[in-house]
Amino acid sequence: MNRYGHAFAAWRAEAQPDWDAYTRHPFVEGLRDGTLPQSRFLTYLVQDYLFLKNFSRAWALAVVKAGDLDEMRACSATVHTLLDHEMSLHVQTCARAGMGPEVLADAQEAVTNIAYTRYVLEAGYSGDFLDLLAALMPCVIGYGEIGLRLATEATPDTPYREWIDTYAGAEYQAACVSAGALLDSAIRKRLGEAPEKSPRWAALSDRFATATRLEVAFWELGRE
Ligand SMILES: Cc1ncc(C[n+]2csc(CCO)c2C)c(N)n1
Repeated sequence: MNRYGHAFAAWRAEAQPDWDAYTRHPFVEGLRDGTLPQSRFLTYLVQDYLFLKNFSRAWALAVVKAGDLDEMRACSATVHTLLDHEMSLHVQTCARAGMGPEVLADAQEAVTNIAYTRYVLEAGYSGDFLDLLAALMPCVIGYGEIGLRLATEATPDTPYREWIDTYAGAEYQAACVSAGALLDSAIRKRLGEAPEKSPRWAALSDRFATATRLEVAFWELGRE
């Protein structure tokens, strides 16, 4: 168990090499020491804006797939945060770099971006609430872990301090803890107290690992 819960800790351990490739990717290290070129960061931000749009849809699908009101509330709060806070942060950062809303509106989705968001949505369409949550978790909690590490390890003058502070901040960390708790509670309700013994465990862990590999590819899309 870590700060983000039991299932997350178990799946993270099962996906360890991919997890490290995601959270310690050269792109992340470039944010940490400030060597990431601004042009690559902006390419990432525009793609991430498109990503979040589809990711909001995936959390909305989680409202549909949820089993009770508490699960519905948790997922619907995430939809709200994404649409009204997270995405506006991207819009503001792009505007400061001279890219207006028309740049975001006209941007073409990179194929790795399509692969990732459609994989997550498909997990929800063809699977149940747990399939969808397993595909959603690497994204949410991975950034929390990256933010916490970079908050202490980043060079003091990195130009990416605002990005780091967003994900290291108390508000985002609380969202990650809630997401981990939602996952553990959803698993307990459906698979019981020894979920690792469930015949579904391996497939769920595999979904988590696949989404983690898609995060690795996402860092690389500035190089496509
Ligand atoms: C590729 C990519 N992966 C993860 C995140 C982080 N993230 C995705 S959704 C969300 C809010 C809660 O679900 C956060 C912080 C991102 N922005 N882009």
